[in-house]
Amino acid sequence: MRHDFGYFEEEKLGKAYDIRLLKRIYPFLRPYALFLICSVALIIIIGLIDLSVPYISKVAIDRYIVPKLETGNWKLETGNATIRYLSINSTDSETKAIIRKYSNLFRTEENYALIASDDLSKLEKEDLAVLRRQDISGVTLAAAIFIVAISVSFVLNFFQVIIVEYTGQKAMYDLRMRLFSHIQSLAISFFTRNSVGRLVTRVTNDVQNMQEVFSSMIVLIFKDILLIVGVMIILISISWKLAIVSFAVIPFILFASLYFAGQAREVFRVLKVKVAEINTRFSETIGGIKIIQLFRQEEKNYRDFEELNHGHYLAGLDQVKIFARFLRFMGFLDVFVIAVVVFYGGTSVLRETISLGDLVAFLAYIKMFFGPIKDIGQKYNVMQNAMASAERIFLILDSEEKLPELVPCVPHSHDQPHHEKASVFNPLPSKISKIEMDAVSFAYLPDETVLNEISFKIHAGETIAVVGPTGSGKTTLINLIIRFYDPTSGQVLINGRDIRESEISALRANMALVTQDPFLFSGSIRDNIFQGNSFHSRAGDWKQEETERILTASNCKSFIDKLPKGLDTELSEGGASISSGERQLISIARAFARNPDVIILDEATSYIDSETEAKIQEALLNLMQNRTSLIVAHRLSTTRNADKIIVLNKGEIIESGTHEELMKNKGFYFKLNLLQQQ
Ligand SMILES: Nc1ncnc2c1ncn2[C@@H]1O[C@H](COP(=O)(O)OP(=O)(O)OP(=O)(O)O)[C@@H](O)[C@H]1O
Repeated sequence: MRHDFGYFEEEKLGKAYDIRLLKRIYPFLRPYALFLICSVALIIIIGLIDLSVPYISKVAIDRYIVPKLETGNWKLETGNATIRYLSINSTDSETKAIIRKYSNLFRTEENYALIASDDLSKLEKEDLAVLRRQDISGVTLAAAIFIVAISVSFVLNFFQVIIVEYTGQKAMYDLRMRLFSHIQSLAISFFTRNSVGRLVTRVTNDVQNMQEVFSSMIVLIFKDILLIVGVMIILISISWKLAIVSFAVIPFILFASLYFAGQAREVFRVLKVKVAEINTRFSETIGGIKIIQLFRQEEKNYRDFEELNHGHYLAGLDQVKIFARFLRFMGFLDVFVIAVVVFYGGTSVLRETISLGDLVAFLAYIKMFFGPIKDIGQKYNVMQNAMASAERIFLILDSEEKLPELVPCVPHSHDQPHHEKASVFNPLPSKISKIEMDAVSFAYLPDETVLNEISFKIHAGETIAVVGPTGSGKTTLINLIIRFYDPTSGQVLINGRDIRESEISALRANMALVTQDPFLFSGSIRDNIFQGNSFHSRAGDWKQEETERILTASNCKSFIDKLPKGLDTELSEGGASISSGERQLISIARAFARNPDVIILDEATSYIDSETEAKIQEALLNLMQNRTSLIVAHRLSTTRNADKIIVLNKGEIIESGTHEELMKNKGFYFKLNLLQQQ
C-alpha cells in the first residue's frame, strides 16, 4: 500500500500559521479586499462597543447608584462621632419640604442639607427618590446608552457576519472553480495516480475547511486579539494590582491551551483517518455491491465495517474527553480568578482603594477576557486543519502534470531539432489524411517499456486493425494517437506533423473514440449523444432529420423509440440504467454526431447476445464508412475486413499485413485465429 496516497496523507497536518500558505491564499481574497476591510473595521467597532459596555455599568454604579458619601466629625447627643453622610443641595422647594418633614434627620448648612448614611433608610421611598432624582436620571441615561450600545453592536454584528460569510463563500467559490478547471486540464497520467476519492475530498472537504478560515478565523482572531489586549489595558487602568493578580493565571491558561491543542491535534488526525477509512469502505461496498451479494460477503463486510465504525466511535469519545477536560480546567481557572477578584477586589472596595463600580466592571471584563483565551486552543486546531487543507489544495494547483503546452512548429529539416522554438504554430489540420507512428516507444513507469520502436502509417479511408494478446500495448497505442500521453521517444505524426505541434483540442476534434465500456454521463440520452458535438454546441440545436439519421445509422432508433420518454430519457450515473449493448450503441451515435475523420475503436471483449452484437457491428460499419479507422480488434470478422492488421506482442510489432497474408505466413496471427476458433 502506498503511503502517499489515499487517506494516509491525513497523517500530515499543517502548521496553524504558515506565512507561505497565507500569502498564497491572499490572491483569492484580493478581489474582496474591500469587504474584508469593511468587516475588520466593523469588528473593531463592535469590539470597542463590547469593551465600553462594562465601563458604562461602572460609571452608573460609581456616579449614580452608590451614594456619594462624605465623612465628617459630627457632634451627637452621645458625643463626637465620625459619620458618613450624604450632602444634598437644598435650594429647591421640593427638597426643602422633605428636609422639613425629616428635620430630626437632617443637619442644614446654607444651601446644603446633610443626612447620615445610616438614616437614609429611614426616609420614605418616594422622598428618597426625590432627593436622588439626579442620580436616577443619570442611571436612566446610563441604561439608555447601554441599550443603544448593545443594539448597535447587535446590528453591526449582523452585517459583519453577512459580509464575512459572503466574502468566504465567494472566495471559496473562486477557489473551487480554479481547482476544478485545473484538475480538468491535467494529463491522464495524473488521474491514474490520484484516486477519485482523494480528488473529490480536495474539491469538497478541503475547500470547506479553508472556508472556516475565511468565514470565521480571520475576523475572529481580530476580535479576540482586540478584546484580549483591550481588556488587559482597561484592567490595568482600573487597578493594576488587581490586574496583576488576575493575570497570574494566564501562564496556566496558555500551558493548558497548548497542551490541549497538542492532544486534540492527535485525536483530530485519528478521527480524519477513521472517517476516510469509513468512506473508502463505504464507497467500495457500493461499487462492489454485486460481488458482495453474489459471494454472500454481507456478513463479513458488515463486521469489517463495524470494526471501522467502532474505531471511529472510540476516537470520537477520545475527542469528547479531551474537550471536556480542557473546558472543565478552563472553567475551574475561570471560577478561580473570579474568586480571587471577588476576595481581593472586595477587600479593596472595603478599604476604598477601588470603587464598587470598578469591582463590578472588573468582574465583567474578566469574563470577557476568558472567552477568547479559551477559544485559542480550539481555533488553533481549526487553523491547523485549514492550513493542512490549503497545503493539499495548493499541491494540486501546483501540479505541472498538464497536457503538454503547444510546441511551436518549425519546418521539418533533418539538421534541426524538431522542437526548437519558433514563432510559427501549426495550423489545425482541417482533414486528417495520414496518421503515422515513427519509432515510437513508451513507458508508463521508468524502465518498464510498454511500446518499443513502433512504426506504421494509416492513410485516409483505411481500416487498420491492431491485434495481440492481453497486455501487449494495444490500448496504449490508442492513448498515444489521441495524445492522452506523449511518447517517451519517437513521434506520432498527423499529415506529416508531430501531433505535439497542434492544439490538443483541434487534434481531437477530428477523432472519435469508441471504447470497450463507454462512459455515459448522468443526464438525458439526447445530451449524451448530441451535447458539445461538432455541428452544434447545444443538444437542442440539432435538426430533426439530422437526429433521425444519426439514430438510425447507429442502430439506436429502435430501442430509444421504445422508451417512454425517448431521447429525453434520463440516464443514471454512468448509464447504469441501460444495458451494456445499449450503452455501446449510444456511444457509437455520439461518435456519429461528432462526424470525425478518424474512428478509434477499442472493440468490446465482453459477451453481448448475438442480436445486439450484430446491431453493434452494423452500427460500427456504418460509422467507419468513408472514414479512417484504427481498431483494437478481438473479432475475426473485424480483422478480415481490415486493410491491414498490425500484430503486437510485448510492445513490439511482430507481424503486419492483410488477413490473407498473415494467415498464409502461419505465424502469431494464424495461431491467434486458431485459438479463437477453438
Ligand atoms: N496507467 C498505467 N500505468 C502503468 N502501467 C500501465 C498503465 N496502463 C497500462 N499499463 C501497463 O501497460 C501494459 C500494456 O497495457 P495495455 O492496456 O496497453 O494493453 P492491452 O494490449 O490494451 O491489453 P488488453 O487487451 O488486456 O486491454 C500492461 O502491462 C499494463 O499493465
